Amino acid sequence: MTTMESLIGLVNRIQQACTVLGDYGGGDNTFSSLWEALPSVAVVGGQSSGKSSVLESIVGRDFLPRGSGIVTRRPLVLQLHKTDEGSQEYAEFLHLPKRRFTDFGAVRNEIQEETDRITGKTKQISPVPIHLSIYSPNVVNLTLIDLPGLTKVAVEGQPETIVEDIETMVRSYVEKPNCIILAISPANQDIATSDAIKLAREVDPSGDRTFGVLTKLDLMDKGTNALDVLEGRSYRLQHPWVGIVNRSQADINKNVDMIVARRKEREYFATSPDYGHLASKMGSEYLARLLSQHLENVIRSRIPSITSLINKSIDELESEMDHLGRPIALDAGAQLYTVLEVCRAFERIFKEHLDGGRPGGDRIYGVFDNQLPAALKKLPFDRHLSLQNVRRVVSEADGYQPHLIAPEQGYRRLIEGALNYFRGPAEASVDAVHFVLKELVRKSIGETQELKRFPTLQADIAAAANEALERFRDESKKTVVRLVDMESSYLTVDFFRKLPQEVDNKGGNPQAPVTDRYGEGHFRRIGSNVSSYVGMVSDTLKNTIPKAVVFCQVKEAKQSLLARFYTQLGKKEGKQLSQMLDEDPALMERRQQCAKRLELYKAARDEIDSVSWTR
Ligand SMILES: Nc1nc2c(ncn2[C@@H]2O[C@H](COP(=O)(O)OP(=O)(O)OP(=O)(O)O)[C@@H](O)[C@H]2O)c(=O)[nH]1
Repeated sequence: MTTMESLIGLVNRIQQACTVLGDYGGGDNTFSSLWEALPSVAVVGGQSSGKSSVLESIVGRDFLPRGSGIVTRRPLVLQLHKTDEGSQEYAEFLHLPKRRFTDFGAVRNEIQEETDRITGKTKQISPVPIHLSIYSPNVVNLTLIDLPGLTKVAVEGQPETIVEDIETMVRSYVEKPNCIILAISPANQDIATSDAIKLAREVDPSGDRTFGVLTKLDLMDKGTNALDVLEGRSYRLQHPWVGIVNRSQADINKNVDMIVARRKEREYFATSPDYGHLASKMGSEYLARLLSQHLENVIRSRIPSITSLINKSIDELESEMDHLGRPIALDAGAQLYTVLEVCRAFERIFKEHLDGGRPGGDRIYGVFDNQLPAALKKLPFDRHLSLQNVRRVVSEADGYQPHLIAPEQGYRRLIEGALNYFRGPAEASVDAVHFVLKELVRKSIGETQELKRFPTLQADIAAAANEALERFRDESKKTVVRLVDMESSYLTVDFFRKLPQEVDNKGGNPQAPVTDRYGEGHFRRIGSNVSSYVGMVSDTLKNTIPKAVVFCQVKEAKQSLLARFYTQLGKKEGKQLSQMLDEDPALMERRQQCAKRLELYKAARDEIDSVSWTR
């Protein structure tokens, strides 16, 4: 069977884990809060309403700081654990796990000091809770959260905004649907003006989760009583009101023992002419039992929804962690492995762009199929082989003595001059393909999911790939220029062997006067012969330039884009590798938060599982 202790203790343990991992009410969180899903009892009351007295009475000990001004400046999560009769009472703080406090005066000091540790001496308030566990035979199992008292004016050096700040913080607790509100109001004040009831009415209008507590019944004017409130006529709540008589200031000054005070309170109700009929349902001990029972019931009813929240959150966090990438190991071997994995992922994507599957590779074919032929077509051969130019080149080549039979030198010069023009389109093809490849590198880097988290490695890979592409471009340029140079270094003899016959076939007359040899027709013929030779070379280069470009650039990029990078990588030390895997700090932070959260939810799931086993 699930015991009361195991259920309330379960929530205690989960709450502690929440605080350790930074999930607490009022905290600024981007995650769904587990804390908020846990049922808790928050104690709310105006200044001097008797809040501290009620808590101390429930515990049966003096342990809360007292003083003027706002003393409670951080939420105090007070976890009460009932121990066996006769065992020693002690207290423990979550922030001092190894220290057992048996002196409750020291507990009071520690609360004060721990409050100042976060808020400084500025008297500011902070939402970070202090967790205090009290183990005692005189308590019931119960967890209460003591919040700063609602106040109307700031006093002695407290910031002006404190009134509003306190209300905001208290509200952030009590507005959560899983919060049980313990609203403390003094009986010697009109209930309609009670700060606690005002706030409770706002956040819980149906009064479903509000427990009304009326203190200072003994201080009411003679002849008046609080029966209208206690019997629910003044302000109706779903749960019955509980009347309390705490120690008076005089009792406190006299150090009246809490256990004695409890007894006095019992006697007060038992002998009261006004409240005698309600005696069994009044007093701080009854209040503690009532709350404990209620809290346990609420927790029991919420366990299934808490479990499903936990499971859902674990799933979400795990998928987010997958998306963010798992943390990188610290040893050099694992880091090298990670770098290589990421590089391979990049290379895979880059190859897909070239081979098909991803767009972009087709633009290389576009260079060969459109740009290169168009550029070849545009070369200014018309101008180069104009009658005027042919005449000039041939004459200049002949020197002082014109050629006798065929202008060999003239032909050579004209052809060489024409072939030189091919360098331009050849180099332009190399550049065009280079830019396509560069663009594909850029795209592939963007598309490599694994790289997203490593901006440094991203830059390193981009630099290495671009450096490699530059090398391939240089090599490719040398090769295509060489192709062009090869064409000029040895002309196709066959072509010229056929020429005289062609001239004859076209009706050349051997008997024609010699002067005709140097006439217009002669030079036009030379121009047209050179033009058809150049056309033949152009056709050849149209085929061989793409082959050279693919061989030197595309194939190399596919095979060894990162080859040099890999060689350098092998020489790197652990420190350099971890610099490469230097992640975006925002991402690291998010992963850390997710990991912490995941740890919390898993711990909570284990806690719940362990309770279910005892059922
Ligand atoms: N006679 C009598 N005095 C009470 C009762 N409850 C509280 N007091 C006195 O009222 C004063 C304020 O009580 P606290 O318990 O300190 O009230 P609080 O709401 O915690 O006050 P702050 O922490 O200052 O906001 C103290 O002097 C208490 O002795 C009560 O039921 N009867």
